[in-house]
Amino acid sequence: MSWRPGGRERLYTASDAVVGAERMWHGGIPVCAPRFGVGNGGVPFIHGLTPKVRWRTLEVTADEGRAHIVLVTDAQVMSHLPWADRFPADLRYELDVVADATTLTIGLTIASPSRDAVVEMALHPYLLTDTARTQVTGLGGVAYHDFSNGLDGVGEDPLAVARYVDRVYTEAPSTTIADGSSALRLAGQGANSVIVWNPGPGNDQVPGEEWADFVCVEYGDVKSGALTIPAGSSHLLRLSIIAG
Ligand SMILES: O=P(O)(O)OC[C@H]1O[C@@H](O)[C@H](O)[C@@H](O)[C@@H]1O
Repeated sequence: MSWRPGGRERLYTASDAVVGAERMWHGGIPVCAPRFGVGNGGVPFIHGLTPKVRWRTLEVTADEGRAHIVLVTDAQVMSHLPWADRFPADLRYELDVVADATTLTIGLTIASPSRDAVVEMALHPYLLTDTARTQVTGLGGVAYHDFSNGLDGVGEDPLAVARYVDRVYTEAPSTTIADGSSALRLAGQGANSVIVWNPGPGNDQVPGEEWADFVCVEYGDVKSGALTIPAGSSHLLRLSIIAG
């Protein structure tokens, strides 16, 4: 997966990634639903069921400087996966992606036609940045739990990310990720959590020193921010990333 505003790639893909439908790899923008696993003992897939299935492409349009893609999937497509039976069998998922010269906007809608559905959802961009020089701003004063060390805290501003960090913040303000040579501005809609993740040195998730090349700042509704989608309705989670 690639997004190159101004000719510069902004999404990390691990050098050992085998990219393909139904495979798990590190990079791009995983779409996590209807469960977000970190800290949930027993959840088989940390990012839920949606990354494990093939989505159907409904629309692809590209005119000068702008691309629009709509993808869909549903609970039936994932019914063979462990944990699928814990969610309504008629959940529907739609992903609406718009990219232009400066902005990438991703909307994830979950619709629950017939039952109240308790879900978690998150959009999980792997953003290229020089972590040694990166400052994430905007999360000051926001309560978090850090799964890297089990501690609760209140966000500092700016936040340094050149280390193992796995925080779930309990609010979702706009954030900026800047490393001196590039800046990305992130804003969520329909989000009440931000997750900040970097595996840090010595991890077994990405090769070698690649942890120093990216940070994930994810927007969603996870943990205490899980949602109940009432029967017959839907929830839209939207993430906008603006390159500066
Ligand atoms: O290894 P995965 O499944 O891509 O997950 C990467 C990371 O994704 C983050 O969203 C989680 O908070 C981390 O706990 C997790 O390690």
